Amino acid sequence: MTRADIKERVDKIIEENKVAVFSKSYCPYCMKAKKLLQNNYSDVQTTVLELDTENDGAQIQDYLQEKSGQRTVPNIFIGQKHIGGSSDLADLENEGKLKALMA
Ligand SMILES: N[C@@H](CCC(=O)N[C@@H](CS)C(=O)NCC(=O)O)C(=O)O
Repeated sequence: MTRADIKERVDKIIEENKVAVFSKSYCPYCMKAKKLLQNNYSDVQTTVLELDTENDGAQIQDYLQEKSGQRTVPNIFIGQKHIGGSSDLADLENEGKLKALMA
């Protein structure tokens, strides 16, 4: 896949879903974030892409770094806005701010 293809694919995932989580299946921070979303916001349209099971996972991670300035996973977008990682998501929830972002 070319960089343009990668960009189109990633941007489309972010655009078409309320919540987009770029994850790795073995990553404990990713598991924590996915669990929070599943437990508290299972009704919100969410897509998870496991980069370690994707042929183009490394290129997707490169593009995410370019787009968001963040290389680590999970890399989370809500309502097309870059939220950050697992601790950022948990902070928003603990501060009572996540619900409004999910609406
Ligand atoms: N503070 C971050 C930590 C995330 C983190 O360290 N993720 C690891 C995987 S568990 C990572 O992205 N490592 C680099 C990589 O997989 O390329 C968060 O809360 O999301």
